[in-house]
Amino acid sequence: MQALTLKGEVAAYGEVRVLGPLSLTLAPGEHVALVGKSGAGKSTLLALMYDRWRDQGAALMPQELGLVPTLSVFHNVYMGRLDRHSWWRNLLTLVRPRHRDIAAISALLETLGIADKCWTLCGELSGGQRQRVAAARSLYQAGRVLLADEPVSALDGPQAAQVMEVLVETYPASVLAMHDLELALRFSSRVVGIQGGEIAIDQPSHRLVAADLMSLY
Ligand SMILES: Nc1ncnc2c1ncn2[C@@H]1O[C@H](COP(=O)(O)OP(=O)(O)OP(=O)(O)O)[C@@H](O)[C@H]1O
Repeated sequence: MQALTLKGEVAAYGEVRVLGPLSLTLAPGEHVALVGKSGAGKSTLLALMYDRWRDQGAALMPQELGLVPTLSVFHNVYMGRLDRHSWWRNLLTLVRPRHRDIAAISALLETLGIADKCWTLCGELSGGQRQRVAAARSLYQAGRVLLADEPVSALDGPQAAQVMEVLVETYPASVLAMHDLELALRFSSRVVGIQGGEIAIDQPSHRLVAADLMSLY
């Protein structure tokens, strides 16, 4: 993977600028934790990254997850690769999924601890289960860099750590917006702290402890 860059980028809602100007380079193999208080601009920055990097293999796991409640877990995860198949194959999968796809998706669900939910409708899942389905869809998409907005916020401690581990081990690079600072430091190689729409901290994770990030809040 080549480095991905943002240069002098700004983002505004109407007339109000909420981000930037901001420059940032994501090197191959880097796993960035994006931290900062609510409203600092993390989601806006992730959306900007996705807009600029989607053609270079970026996958987005948004805060609101974007699952279809009336479709099964299997079909929601399958959607991670919709654009790689022909329309007729996608249509056929809706009615009669292929064994190979079922096996691949079941294996992913297994690593995330929800294998038993493969054929449950997403609308019938708990918040934490839905979040793991969205994680499975991002993993199935298998992009070059994962951009995720609070990917484990609905999970308890051990589950959150398990999902974080799978995400950063599977994706070659990532930028994950996180509120849990201990988890952020544990599963990242670099921390970018956002304050008032600007980068206030940019450090390797091993040089930081959670207390160093409190100035952002
Ligand atoms: N659709 C919108 N219209 C207008 N302003 C918005 C919109 N979305 C976000 N903002 C503003 O942009 C700023 C940055 O919001 P953003 O959602 O990026 O913050 P965040 O750091 O992701 O917050 P959180 O941790 O609560 O998700 C905030 O001041 C917010 O009020």
